[in-house]
Amino acid sequence: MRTAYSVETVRTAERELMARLPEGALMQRAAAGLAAACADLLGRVYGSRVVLLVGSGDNGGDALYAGARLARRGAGVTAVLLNPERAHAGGLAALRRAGGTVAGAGQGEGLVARADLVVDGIVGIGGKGGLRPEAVPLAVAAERSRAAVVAVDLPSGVDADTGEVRGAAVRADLTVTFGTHKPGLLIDPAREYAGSVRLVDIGLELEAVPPELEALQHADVARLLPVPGAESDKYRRGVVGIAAGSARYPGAAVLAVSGALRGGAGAVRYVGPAADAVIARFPETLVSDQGPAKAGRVQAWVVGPGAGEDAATVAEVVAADVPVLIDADGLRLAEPAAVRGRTAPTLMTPHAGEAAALLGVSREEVEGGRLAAVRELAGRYGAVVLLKGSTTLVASAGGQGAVRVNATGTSWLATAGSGDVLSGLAGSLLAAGLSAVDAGSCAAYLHGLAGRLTADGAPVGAHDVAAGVPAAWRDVVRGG
Ligand SMILES: NC(=O)C1=CN([C@@H]2O[C@H](COP(=O)(O)OP(=O)(O)OC[C@H]3O[C@@H](n4cnc5c(N)ncnc54)[C@H](OP(=O)(O)O)[C@@H]3O)[C@@H](O)[C@H]2O)[C@@H](O)CC1
Ligand SMILES: Nc1ncnc2c1ncn2[C@@H]1O[C@H](COP(=O)(O)OP(=O)(O)O)[C@@H](O)[C@H]1O
Ligand SMILES: [K+]
Repeated sequence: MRTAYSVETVRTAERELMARLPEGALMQRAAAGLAAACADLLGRVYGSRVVLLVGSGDNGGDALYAGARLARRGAGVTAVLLNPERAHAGGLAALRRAGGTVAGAGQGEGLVARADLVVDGIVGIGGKGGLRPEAVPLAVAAERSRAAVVAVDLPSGVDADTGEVRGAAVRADLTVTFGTHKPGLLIDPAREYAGSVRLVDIGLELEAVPPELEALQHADVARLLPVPGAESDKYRRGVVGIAAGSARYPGAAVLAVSGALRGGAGAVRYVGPAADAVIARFPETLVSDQGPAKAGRVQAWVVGPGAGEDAATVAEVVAADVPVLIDADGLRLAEPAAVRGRTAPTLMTPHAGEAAALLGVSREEVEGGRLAAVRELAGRYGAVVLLKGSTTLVASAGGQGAVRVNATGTSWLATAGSGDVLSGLAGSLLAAGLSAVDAGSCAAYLHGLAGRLTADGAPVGAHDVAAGVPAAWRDVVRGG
């Protein structure tokens, strides 16, 4: 499991560790890891042109000490100081001793344009608000330059705790982060600014503290996925009910069933007006001409994909005493009080637009502040909420505790109907006995990986993603 901790938690752990170590030791650990990462990226350090963008805090100190290490290995290192009086004094002295030079912010853009490597030490976890105006031209120049850009701890200008980006921020190829991932490094839009992320262990002890974010890895998902035992039969494996589709959107039913058939349940039961289309594509589906309450026993329901205006079916499913996944039209049609009143687990799976409608805010607001939005929805509905999009987040019922973040996806998944596949897949895992948080986060993991493996750099349709789930599952259980 990969974890990310809030700035407040990092600061506390940092204070405890610093009290036990000689002064400056932590910064030296950070700078050593940063310099090693820069050297790896450069390939040849000797003779390379390195420009350090140095703000007024310890983030700039890290950059200066790392710059000194690179200068000792023969790089030509210039520090651009945004605030010369307040630049880290020890770091500046070390850089000068190693033969590095110093320039004012006015020369920064030209230097950046000619650099091989730019090290962004403008601001780290001490940052407040977006990048300040004096730093913006440097961020723009770094983006235009052919130089590789390495961010120190975080890309300057992004919010460490939320992943929000207000205005300009540095776009890095690599972020070297210290002690632990910060939430912003795993959540879009900030994640996109971070490039790839390298974690440097500086000895922070965080195991006893609850993280802000958790990201499942292959081994975690492999442990959670259901495997039929010798005595299993289709009913013991779990039956998932799909109440989806309408005369107008029969395809949503077919796609939700296609996901459900690959999710580990022993049988898929379908209720709704698209039975003919479902059977034509998937003859193994158990179809019923009754409503959900009379369709036969299931261990979990999925309701909503392509449901149109069928509020009665949504209400019937919401009233069921088994785990229920509510998606798409179902999110709009479900009575909030009925959802809050449920005692069996509920998993809601909105995309940003649907989440915005439920919260009464704009889509941009949800996309800009995903973590707050998913927690708020989970709190309001007392349900597990999976917020889809470029980074998928899963919050526990009530919105407290660690939020799961999924990073396996690819933007090729932004294709009509891929959300329907996800809802079937997650519903099937619910029916197989996973908790709503595990079902949602494992489904997002498999769905993202299936999208990545199937697309492999080319466009795919939602049905391709469903067909790719078994390969993703095998990849996960075989350890990648
Ligand atoms: N945690 C750890 O264990 C370790 C942490 N380490 C390192 O320390 C870093 C944290 O250092 P930090 O606390 O000095 O804060 P930092 O990020 O440099 O920023 C504060 C300065 O930036 C300024 N500033 C603020 N907002 C700004 C903006 N939007 N745009 C521009 N400037 C802005 C602000 O100015 P002021 O508000 O005072 O005018 C202040 O001077 C951390 O990220 C890591 O790199 C490692 O060395 C070792 C282990
Ligand atoms: N840019 C992206 N990067 C990664 N995954 C994405 C991206 N855009 C969408 N997805 C994923 O694709 C799926 C789209 O679901 P949804 O928006 O409900 O589409 P639809 O309603 O057409 O089925 C979700 O699983 C979502 O997380
Ligand atoms: K930085």
